[in-house]
Amino acid sequence: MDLRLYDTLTRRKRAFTPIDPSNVRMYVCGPTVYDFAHIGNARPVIVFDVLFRLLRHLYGDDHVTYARNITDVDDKINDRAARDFPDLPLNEAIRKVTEKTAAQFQADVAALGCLPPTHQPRATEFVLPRTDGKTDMVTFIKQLIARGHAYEAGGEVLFDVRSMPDYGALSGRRLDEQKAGARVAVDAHKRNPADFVLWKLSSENEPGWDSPWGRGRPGWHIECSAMSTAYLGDVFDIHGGGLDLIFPHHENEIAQSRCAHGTHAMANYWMHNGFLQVEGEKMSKSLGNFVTINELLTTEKFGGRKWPGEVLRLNMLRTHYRQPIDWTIKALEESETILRRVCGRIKQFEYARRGMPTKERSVQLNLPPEILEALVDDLNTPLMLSRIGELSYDDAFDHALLSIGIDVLSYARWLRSQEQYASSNVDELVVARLEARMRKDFKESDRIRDELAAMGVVLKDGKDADGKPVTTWEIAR
Ligand SMILES: Nc1ncnc2c1ncn2[C@@H]1O[C@H](COP(=O)(O)OP(=O)(O)OP(=O)(O)O)[C@@H](O)[C@H]1O
Ligand SMILES: [Zn+2]
Repeated sequence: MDLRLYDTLTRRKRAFTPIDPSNVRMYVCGPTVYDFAHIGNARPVIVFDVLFRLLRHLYGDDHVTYARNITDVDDKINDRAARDFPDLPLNEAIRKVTEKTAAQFQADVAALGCLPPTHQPRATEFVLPRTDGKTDMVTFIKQLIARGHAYEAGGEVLFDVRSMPDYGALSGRRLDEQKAGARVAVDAHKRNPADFVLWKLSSENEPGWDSPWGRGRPGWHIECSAMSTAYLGDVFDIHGGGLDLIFPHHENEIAQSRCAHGTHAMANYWMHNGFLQVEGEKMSKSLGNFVTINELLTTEKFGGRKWPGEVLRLNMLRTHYRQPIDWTIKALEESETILRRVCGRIKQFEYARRGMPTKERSVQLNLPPEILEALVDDLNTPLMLSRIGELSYDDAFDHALLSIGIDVLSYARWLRSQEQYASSNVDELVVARLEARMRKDFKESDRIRDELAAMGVVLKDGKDADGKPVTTWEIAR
């Protein structure tokens, strides 16, 4: 089945042909690690995890390389380090901030059911030439200067946008339309107002590395060009990120990589997810309208309760990745109901399978064509979900959901967590409720029933052969 992806650069949906099907290569811009990631930041992580899983399904698990960087050099990090650890030397303070934040990010996105990428390089490890010879930023910048695409001025090394005739193709901004002083600050030392920083000098209390241009630090865009080259080569298949990265970040990555390598492309498909919004506005740290992934998972800040990672993930995938999503409590509640209903059915089928002869049980279950068809059409997850809803309660339905190999909706994780509470907590609560009923404490027995209902557990009261009351339970469908 042919994969088709919307490409921002050519502005159309195109059939996907990898450069090398035995090694399909994808790069996605990762987090700047100075603070908790908000749920808007989780959108590209989830969307490109779906694509990673799909590519692994289509080309084989060992034939996809996915690199996502960690930006651990940035002025926001320096400010945070100075604020949070004023008594430590700056380098140590920076290390504390970035290590803690990066670990938190990994834990948060794992709870959202995302696989770790193949490589997660940290920018600070790619500033200076490396012993393993992988591409680094200083060598990259030297190459740009040598090829006549960059120059040193005013304590900076700048990329010369005029040296690239088709600069601006991704965002559709032509250089002659970019008025000086409009959005780009005009610095006297720049040949063109749109020239951007590759390297800048650091003061004593800023992090810095010794380079041919003095002790300084890299600009943001250069790190992605260097690290994508290091792991994926000069030209690779897919490059992704959120819409806000198209300009200037991705535009400038393209300029750097193509000019350093002398190629016609940096990546063959450019994919961008739409914004996650709150009341029609982009969720963003600067606007202060954000809720972190961690708050949703572990606190009652949003809607007065915690939300399982699988519910957050499903909620994200109910909207097509290029459309805006409004993040609301109501949508999360609906997503939880959908997840419960579907997983209740898978669970029943799983129990039935346990009773099957081993031979039948081990039959490889494939993703049904109607599900795969939706996914390969530019990751149409809403269509996939509506098709899952339409499948009748028969083997086809169960096969669809048991295709854990791809597990776009993180069912496997959800079911595992359900199994865990099923074996311990639920049985205890059921017994406690029965005891409360026996002593006619109906207030308590109702309370426990409601608690179980909130966990998606439905009770059935009956009598055993001797006429004694018994309660059985199942996961709500
Ligand atoms: N509201 C959002 N919806 C979807 N994607 C987003 C949103 N906000 C950020 N992203 C994406 O998250 C990734 C990390 O971005 P970045 O680290 O620049 O975020 P940020 O600086 O924290 O954003 P902001 O300051 O605007 O909140 C990028 O791919 C970016 O496009
Ligand atoms: Zn990037």
